[in-house]
Amino acid sequence: MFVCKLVKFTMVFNKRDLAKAFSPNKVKKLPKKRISNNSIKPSTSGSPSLSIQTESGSQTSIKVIVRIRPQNEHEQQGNCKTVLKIVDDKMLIFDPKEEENPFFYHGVAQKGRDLLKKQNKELQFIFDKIFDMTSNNSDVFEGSTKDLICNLLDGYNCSVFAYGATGAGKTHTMLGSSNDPGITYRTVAELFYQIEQQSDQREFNLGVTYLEIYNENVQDLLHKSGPLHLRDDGRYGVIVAGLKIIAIQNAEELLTLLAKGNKNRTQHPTDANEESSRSHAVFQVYINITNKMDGQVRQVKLSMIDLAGSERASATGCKGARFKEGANINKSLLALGNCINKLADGAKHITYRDSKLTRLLKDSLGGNCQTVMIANIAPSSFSYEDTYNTLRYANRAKKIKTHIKKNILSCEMHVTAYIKMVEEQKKEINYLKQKLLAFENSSQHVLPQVQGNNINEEIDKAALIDSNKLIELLQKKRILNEKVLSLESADKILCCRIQYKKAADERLHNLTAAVDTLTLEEQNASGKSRVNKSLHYFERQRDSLKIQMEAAWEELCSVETEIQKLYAEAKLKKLAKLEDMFALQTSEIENSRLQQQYEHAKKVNNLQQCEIESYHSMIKMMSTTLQNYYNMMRGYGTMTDTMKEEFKQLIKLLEGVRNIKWSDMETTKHEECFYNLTCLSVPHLMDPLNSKIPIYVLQPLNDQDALDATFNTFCSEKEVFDTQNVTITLEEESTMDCNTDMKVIKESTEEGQNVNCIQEKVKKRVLSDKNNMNVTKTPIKQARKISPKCKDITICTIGIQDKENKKYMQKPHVTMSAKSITILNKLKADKLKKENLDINTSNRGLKAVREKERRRLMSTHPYQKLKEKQKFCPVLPSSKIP
Ligand SMILES: Nc1ncnc2c1ncn2[C@@H]1O[C@H](COP(=O)(O)OP(=O)(O)OP(=O)(O)O)[C@@H](O)[C@H]1O
Repeated sequence: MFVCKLVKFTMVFNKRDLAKAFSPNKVKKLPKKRISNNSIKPSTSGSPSLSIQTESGSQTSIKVIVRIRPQNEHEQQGNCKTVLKIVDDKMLIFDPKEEENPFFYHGVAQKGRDLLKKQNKELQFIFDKIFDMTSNNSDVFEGSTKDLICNLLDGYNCSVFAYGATGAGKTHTMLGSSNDPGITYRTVAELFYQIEQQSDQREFNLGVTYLEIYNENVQDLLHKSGPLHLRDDGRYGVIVAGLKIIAIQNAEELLTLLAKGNKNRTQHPTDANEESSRSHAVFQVYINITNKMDGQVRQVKLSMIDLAGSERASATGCKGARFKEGANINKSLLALGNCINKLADGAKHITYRDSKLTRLLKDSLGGNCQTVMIANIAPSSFSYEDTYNTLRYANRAKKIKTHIKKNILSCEMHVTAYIKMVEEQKKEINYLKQKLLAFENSSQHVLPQVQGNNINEEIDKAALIDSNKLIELLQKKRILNEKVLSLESADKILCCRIQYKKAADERLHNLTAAVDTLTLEEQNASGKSRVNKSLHYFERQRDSLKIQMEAAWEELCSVETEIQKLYAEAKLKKLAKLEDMFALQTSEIENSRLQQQYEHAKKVNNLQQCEIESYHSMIKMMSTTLQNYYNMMRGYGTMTDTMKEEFKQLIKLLEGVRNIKWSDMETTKHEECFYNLTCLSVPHLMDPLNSKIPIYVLQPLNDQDALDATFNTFCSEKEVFDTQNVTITLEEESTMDCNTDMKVIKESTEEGQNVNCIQEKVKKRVLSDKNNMNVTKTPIKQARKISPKCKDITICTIGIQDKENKKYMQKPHVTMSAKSITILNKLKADKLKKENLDINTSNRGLKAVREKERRRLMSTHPYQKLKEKQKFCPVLPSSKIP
């Protein structure tokens, strides 16, 4: 009973549903034409383009290929006629019109046709490629899947499937025989060939799976497993849960697995085919492609599907289990036919879930995949219906469009991946270096043979030893160069830090000295002692660097001497190759030097950026504090004109007004200093024998040191202590007050006082006054610009009377402001007190200055003005500076 029902059920599929799936109203019948061999031209209309677009996110059609198998024995014996006429490699005619034999009646050819004879369909089909009976698997591979490999390795998913009725030659096309391997074998072989070609730039990881759908059950053909389940995955599409991917290294492994899978595949003989495949087989190759240069990863999949053939129970003669198999095969093919029809019509909802086959082929048919369909057909009238259905099926499939895009996983790798990559590249670099060295050595071996006619063997051997030694020495030189430069860089960085620390120390000193309420302990706690500690630490570090540097420099010089000696000898022997090698090594050394220079400049720059940032925050805070003090003083009426002027100057500075810098001015000391700190002694290392050891002499940063340096430059010890010979003169435009002050000093020196002490203090004061320390190179105009109100005076050492010391007469000048002179005056007065001298004379000048200043202050004192107006309105500390 059950079998009967099943028969009925399956018959419905075979006859009606299959016919429905390819119903004539869905396939446009081509207008019948009288077609002859000559009249038919390959038509391009309606023919899908052969070239597959490879741009990411582009649309492409399924490539449809038709393969016609030769007639088998059974067909030949049955004397079946052919129902196919191949026009060219793209066009065929199904059921072509036969040549008419005219019907004669009473010796006259009749016009009407033979009504007893069935009319021919004469359907014209155009496909991407048609392979006739004479084609072998190699031809099919060349015309179908060979082009797919490039696209696959470019990052696109690809699939190829063979469709056709039972016995039409699907398995023959896909798997083939040992004499004529199928396209699966050929595609895989080509894939491995192309992988081999690209292995320099990319890394490939391959894995394969092989499964069959038998009676609507999915089974792993490479491992014994029960029925597997299909799952929908958001990222990978439909996946088979529990299907094992086997990693493979080469084509042989893959073919072994393929053979193993084929053995496990369900095959049974039927009337139509002695080795009929009773299941759909899906062979998939997964490839992970990693670009060695940028680490980009692509994950692609190649699917090769050998479908079971649609069958008519009458043709196959299947009963029982075979019949049930046939019914399931037809059911899944029917679902496939429906999907193809809907996809070709552009329907939105595609019924992939109707069968496991369509679920698995979802990607190949309507997803992100480049697909090739091979429609296998038999030529004889015996398979008339099957061939007709297959051709219509294939014709519909041409219309299916798939959206393809490259499967690029991610360019962003985990940091460990980068580390691994760098390590691998390092290894490769080392390997290549060794290879290069070996090559260079071997070229030296070859050298004696080339010049064997001219130089005797002993000389050759000596030359070879020399060249090896020279290479060794050059490598040593390179290492020493790197060491010297890294020591120099460390030393210069320390110098930078010392300078910044000293500047900080000076700032602290000025500030804590100004706060007279601070005790010595408090001053120390304020950071001064910490700064000093750091300075000592830096100095100790510099000392140790200097020792290392001296040792390295000495070694470098001895290596350089040896190199030059050997190179001169090689030149004499005219060893051209040796010279080339020398040039190569030297350029490498130069490269590494420049690299180090670049790294050092970056470090110094970073350090300077940090310092600038800290200055910014300092200035910001100081301005706030200063603003509060300004408001308070103004409110209490204690603000003097000079202070106001100073505030204005400060605001100008904050506004970004800069001093004029003349184009012909030389770079300032600070710029020079920074330049020296930023640059390493790269040029020195080119010729270390004639260069100084690159130990940096730290330039004095603060004014105290600068003045000391200046004084020490132009004053001999004798001059410093020979107070009789030191005079201080005024420049022509100096103010009256300053003139008086200077006269006092002059007088006191003339009186034979020891001004050494005063001179020292002058030095200190002058340099704490930042505007005034200018060597004679600075134009006077500029000095005025900086300090417009202060008329500068110049201290010159032109008063040296001793004739023997006349050489010291033309010494550079040091200019200082009137304010400095005022303080100098005060210092002088203190000194005089100590020496128990009559200070009345000197105080007279001092008093005059003070009195004048007091009067000026009183006249401009805001409190004074307020008194006049009888009005007082204190300004709140929070208000802004006007
Ligand atoms: N192009 C061809 N040249 C020579 N022989 C062929 C060709 N195609 C098919 N054959 C032969 O025809 C027979 C049936 O072919 P094959 O098994 O490949 O059919 P099939 O479509 O896979 O059938 P099924 O769906 O039942 O598995 C085989 O013996 C095969 O060797």
